[in-house]
Amino acid sequence: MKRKPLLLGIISLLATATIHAQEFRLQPTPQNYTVQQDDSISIPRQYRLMAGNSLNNGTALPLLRSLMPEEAPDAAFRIYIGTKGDKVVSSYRKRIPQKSEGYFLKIEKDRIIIAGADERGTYYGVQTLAQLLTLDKLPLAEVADYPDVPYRGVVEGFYGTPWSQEDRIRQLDFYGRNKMNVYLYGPKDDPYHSTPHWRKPYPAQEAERLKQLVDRARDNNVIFYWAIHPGQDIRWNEEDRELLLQKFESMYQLGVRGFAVFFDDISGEGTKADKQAELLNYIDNHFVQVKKDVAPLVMCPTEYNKSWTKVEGGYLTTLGEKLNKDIQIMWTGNRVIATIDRPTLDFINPLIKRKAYIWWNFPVSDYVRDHLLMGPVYGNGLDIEDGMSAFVSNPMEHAEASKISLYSVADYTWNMEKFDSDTSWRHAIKDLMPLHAEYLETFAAHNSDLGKNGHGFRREESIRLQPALSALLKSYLEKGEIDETAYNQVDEECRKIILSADMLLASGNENRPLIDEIRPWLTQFKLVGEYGKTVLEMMRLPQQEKAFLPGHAHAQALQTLMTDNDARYPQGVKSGSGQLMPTFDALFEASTKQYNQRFHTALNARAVYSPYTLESNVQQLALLPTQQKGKEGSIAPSNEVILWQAGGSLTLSMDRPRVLATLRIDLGTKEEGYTHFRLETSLDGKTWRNANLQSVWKGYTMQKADVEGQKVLKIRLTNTSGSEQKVYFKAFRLTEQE
Ligand SMILES: CC1=[NH+][C@H]2[C@@H](O1)O[C@H](CO)[C@@H](O)[C@@H]2O
Repeated sequence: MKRKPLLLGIISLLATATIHAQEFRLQPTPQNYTVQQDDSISIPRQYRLMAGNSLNNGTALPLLRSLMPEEAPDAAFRIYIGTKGDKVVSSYRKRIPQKSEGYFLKIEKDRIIIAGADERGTYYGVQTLAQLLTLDKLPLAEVADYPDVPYRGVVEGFYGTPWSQEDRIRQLDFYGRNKMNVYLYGPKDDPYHSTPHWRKPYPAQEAERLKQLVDRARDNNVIFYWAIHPGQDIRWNEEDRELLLQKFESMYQLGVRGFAVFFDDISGEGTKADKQAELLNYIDNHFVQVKKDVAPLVMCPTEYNKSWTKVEGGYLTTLGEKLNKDIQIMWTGNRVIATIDRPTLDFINPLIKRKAYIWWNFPVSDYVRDHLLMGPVYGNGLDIEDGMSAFVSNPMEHAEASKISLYSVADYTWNMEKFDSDTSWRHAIKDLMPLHAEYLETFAAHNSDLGKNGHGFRREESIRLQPALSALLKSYLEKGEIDETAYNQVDEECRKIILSADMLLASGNENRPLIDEIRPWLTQFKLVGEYGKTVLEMMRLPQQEKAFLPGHAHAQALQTLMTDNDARYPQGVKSGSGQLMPTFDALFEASTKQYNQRFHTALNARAVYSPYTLESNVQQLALLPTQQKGKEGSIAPSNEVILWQAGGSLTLSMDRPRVLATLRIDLGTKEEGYTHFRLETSLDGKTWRNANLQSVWKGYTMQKADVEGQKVLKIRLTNTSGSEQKVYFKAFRLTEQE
């Protein structure tokens, strides 16, 4: 019957609207928000606008008009909008929070009032109204709101593929909606941001694209900071100083009104604090202060975290004493990757003599590129808003996927004490894919931990399923029994995993950019679900000589499929690595061992296997994971400057003697840098023989060792220079002979 689909359509619309109304929350959580429960008004079709002059060339009015298009001078319903001091909102002056970017919003029967402490505050009031307008009726609400942290947003400061133009446009709109007011452009792999071309202006096409971003940032009331990363090859002379200022001037001509200088991850001359301070003060005095319409200068220090700081060395105190007071100093916390708490700030603020500008290295994944970090934002103090001048997040190279965390960073930095990590995480997911939220939540819940990594930073994963996973494993390993309740929970979750992967892969245009980013992980996630189901079936069959075999073979096939990743992701693709895979692998091994004992067979009982083990007394190398793909083996690279102490060494051990074909090492240093190191191999771990290193090709920092055809059990690299060496750890890769 024709009418049925229409009826169904209306019902589903009403259902969605009802769910929306029930689940509705303002984002970020307002400081004060009251609603008259028993009353609301229909959204007016027409309205008469009474606007303060201060808004004439701002972005609050264009946004308001885009929300409520029908302006009519004789309309009964009125909207009063202005900034403190505008006559049009003078009678509400006392209701406006006396805080930067604060606003007062009130919805009455016949009018709406939006009064900001400043232009951006008024704009935020309109953003809040925009959210209320998504309800089918406008509540009679009153909002008095302001941000806890002055500067809130994102630093695109990661290694790897920089975000695309479309990524950045979507990001800037997202910041506007979520009341983030800062975007720092500083992608490490942009050659015009960093060495070698930081001195050169952008080519015309890139310049035009940056100008578009600057304009889009303005539309969203976001301060666009352009950062420069000159430290690796800067010379402390007038020529380089002028070239840097000319570059800033060229960016100013594109409309940039915020500037930053990053001195992170460099070594050599550029790391000197007094030289850095002299340059930054010069830029402040001769550029920032002269222009008058430029935000305070931001700098990232070389010693940007506590684990790399020797206070007595004086680097930070030199900056604290010498840098002009309005220059902001960034800080990542007690380690490169760390959550921020009161002790963190009590350490750094006195040294730099100002409130730290937090650079939070989450959800950045450039050191664990095989993982997605889709979990909740948690672990930062909820009582530290007064201890920082800013809190900006360094995200993943996957722009859309990063929005789960960024939504919560916006929530956390706007209203810290009311921040609830789990609620915010669930709403972030709904915001990203409202129609597929339950599937995206299943995916995100099991793709949050980083796996073993050089920074030792870990996250919770599969939280709700953990009790069932450990109960199932414990009863099976200790008593050879199946805990039926746990078994059924895990089985049901595997079904949901497979379903979620398929529903997201087939989700069409709801958020195609997101699905394009995470597709390899969705494919992997489905394999994890199938592997789990297969292993669960195996658990019931280790006493059945025939029936066990197909499951075992299928599980091995799935293991192979999970390691043969997409060639575009040479670092691999990991999913469910925190809880699901370790449990499924352990159950695979246990059931296969049971079978082998019962039937005196030798089925392969090893699920995952890495033949390589890394040991090192160099702190920044000790936790690096090793990888094996076929005949290739490697130690994961690091992006940082490694402080390699005299006599420090790194040893890669094999499970058994293996014949090498090639070994390549890249410490990011030229020829003479390698003279400080000795490379050795050993067949028994007792007697060692030198392996010479030579350049792979002229001028490149990669070296190859003459180990072809050598059977080795261990490879060792030692700093024999007698003093600390600062190098990078860009590559340590071997291949075995067929
Ligand atoms: C301040 C800082 N600089 C580096 C460092 O933190 O680690 C981040 C995570 O690897 C990396 O993305 C960033 O470029």
